[in-house]
Amino acid sequence: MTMWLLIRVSGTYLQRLRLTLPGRCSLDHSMSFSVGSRKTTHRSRVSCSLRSSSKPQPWALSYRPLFLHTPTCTRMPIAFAGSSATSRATLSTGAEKSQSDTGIIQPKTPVPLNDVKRILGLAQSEKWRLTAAVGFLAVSSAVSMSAPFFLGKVIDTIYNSAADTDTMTASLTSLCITLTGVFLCGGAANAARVYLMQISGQKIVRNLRASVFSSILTQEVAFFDRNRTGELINRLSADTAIVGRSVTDNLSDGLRAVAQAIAGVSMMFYVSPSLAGFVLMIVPPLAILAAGYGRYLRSISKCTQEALAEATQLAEERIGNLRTVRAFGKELSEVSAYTQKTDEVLSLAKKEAVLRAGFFGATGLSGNIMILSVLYKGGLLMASHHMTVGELSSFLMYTFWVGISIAGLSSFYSEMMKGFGAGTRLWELLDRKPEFPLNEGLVLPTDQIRGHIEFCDVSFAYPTRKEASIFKNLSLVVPAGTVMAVVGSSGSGKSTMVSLLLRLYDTDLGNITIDGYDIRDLNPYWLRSQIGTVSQEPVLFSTSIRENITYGAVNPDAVTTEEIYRVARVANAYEFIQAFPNGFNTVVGEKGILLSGGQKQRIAIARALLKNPVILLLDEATSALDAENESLVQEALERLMDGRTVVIIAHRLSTIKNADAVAVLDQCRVAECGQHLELLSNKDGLFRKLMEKQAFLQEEHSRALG
Ligand SMILES: Nc1ncnc2c1ncn2[C@@H]1O[C@H](COP(=O)(O)OP(=O)(O)OP(=O)(O)O)[C@@H](O)[C@H]1O
Repeated sequence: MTMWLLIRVSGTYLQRLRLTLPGRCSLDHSMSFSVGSRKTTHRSRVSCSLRSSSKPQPWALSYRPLFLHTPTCTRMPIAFAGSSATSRATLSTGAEKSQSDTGIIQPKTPVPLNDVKRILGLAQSEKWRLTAAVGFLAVSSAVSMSAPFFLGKVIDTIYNSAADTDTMTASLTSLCITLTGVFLCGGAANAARVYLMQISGQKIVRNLRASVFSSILTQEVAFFDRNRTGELINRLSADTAIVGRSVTDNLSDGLRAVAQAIAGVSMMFYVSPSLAGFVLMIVPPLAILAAGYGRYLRSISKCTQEALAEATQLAEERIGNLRTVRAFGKELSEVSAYTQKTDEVLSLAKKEAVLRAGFFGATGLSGNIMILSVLYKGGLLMASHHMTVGELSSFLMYTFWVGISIAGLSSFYSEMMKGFGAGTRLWELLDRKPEFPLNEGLVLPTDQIRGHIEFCDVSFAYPTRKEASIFKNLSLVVPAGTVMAVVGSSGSGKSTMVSLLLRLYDTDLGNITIDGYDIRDLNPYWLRSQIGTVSQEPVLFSTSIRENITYGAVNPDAVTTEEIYRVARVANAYEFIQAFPNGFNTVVGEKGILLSGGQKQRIAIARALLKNPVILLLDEATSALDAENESLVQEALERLMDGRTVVIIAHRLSTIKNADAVAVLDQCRVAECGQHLELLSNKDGLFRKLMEKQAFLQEEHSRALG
């Protein structure tokens, strides 16, 4: 018996472990679990013993993290193997399963030093602009920090020469003119810094997005079976923006805060060492508070991003399939499902709000206490003539500056922690190597390719469902230039054969060859360029018809208009395309929504014609069409099939009469293979049974229609 378990959440501090059992399943004895120490909990083992009297079903096991540390939100199917009614298993969570085992992106515990290096490494491409920005930052900070000193001088000038109006006016005027000039320089330097930082930030985000997008697109297809699209898109859009902001704005604000805090403290010691020593006693507790706050914020941020990704995934899927949602009248329930997901984000935001409120309340209070202390102690120093009124004013201003800088530092710290959280999610994606590279391997001279296909003893199970074999020792030969129809009941693996031939997945055992070459030795790009596909639901992109047709060409820009018209005519598409007001420039809408099924297919056929492949895979190409469309598409297909090796996957057995051979899939292998009539003549044969079943169903259908 094989059972499956879905692990929902694993976390560092386990608070609760809940197992939801399907009907008629019981727990053998109470479940035990052990959790390692703080550092090693990602290796923690959860053991349980289960008894099932029913068929295997997905069991949900959920952990609740005690607090917010490294909560990972992944689903991981775990197989229970056993032959009796009771199965025992030890489950490992988190990082113990390597990426190659599961393919699921497992969030790692961030290693701050590495993350710091990687995040800073992103700034490498913009080093000159950023260096200039740091230069301007130094100028503007120097101006800001000198201001209290000179303002103190102004106050002393006013105070000391109060009796002599002329002297005071002259001194005041010259001081104010000088200060205005200095402030102007500071303002200009600050503007330059902001501009340069913005430009660099956008460029870094652009580069990062390109790398992440490229990493996503080059992953093997099985990766997308395991990872959710919405989650990947969230990484591509939101996480890259957060990381980009960390390297530029946050870093520059942080540098400024550090520079100003150091300069401010130095100036405080310069103005009055005793007062400075007294005031700065408050800094260490503040720093400890800031460190703790930043740590918690990082955890919350990572959780928020994950919760947001789930909500995005749901929204994207439902909006993309709005017609289905509408047809079932599920708008309200979908809104409530989405709200539930965003509630998770909200509850995390509440935790963040509590943290922020506590932290900013504490820092505000500390700041005010600092000011009060300065006034109190400074007043005493003034009374004993150890300080002038200007010095006390300067000192107060520096105290403000230092307070603001420390507050800036803590928000810098929290933003950087957010950046590390987002960065960790990006590195996982960027570091992931696809199972096989897209552009390595043999490239054969095109004129030598004949298109002889062989499946030799192929065994295969989808990586996400390793327990369910799709093929076991399947063998099939499709001689070059012939048409092979593949039939079989639903779920027998017809489409899977196409996926294997395109090398979207690798076989577990056995091999597939084209002209004697194992497809694993061939360059995947090249291999796919030799294979054309037309499916029941051809995918068109939201661009013009012209671009959708030229998508099939290696170099779309080199395709001439005459060539496009030619393939459109052969595909019976020219007339209807020209009937649109914008002709070939008509934009077809998302997934080609503005076109009918038959029109989409004829465009897909034109695209395949332009590709001029040696091998053609037709997956249920005409099954969804009405009679008129079908004859147009069929005619176009026949022209496309001419002179190529063709594999047709067909449900309607009447459409494959002209195939050179028919292969019938059953129970993970080719049960029958031969010519149409030959297979029909075998009374006990599977093909004959399928034909009879289909004929019977058709008769029933016609009778029902009257
Ligand atoms: N990406 C996938 N991951 C896991 N299992 C899959 C995946 N795609 C298909 N399967 C499973 O593989 C089996 C064969 O599917 P396949 O689509 O090849 O069948 P088919 O013969 O083309 O079916 P139909 O005629 O209904 O289109 C099915 O049981 C299906 O559930």
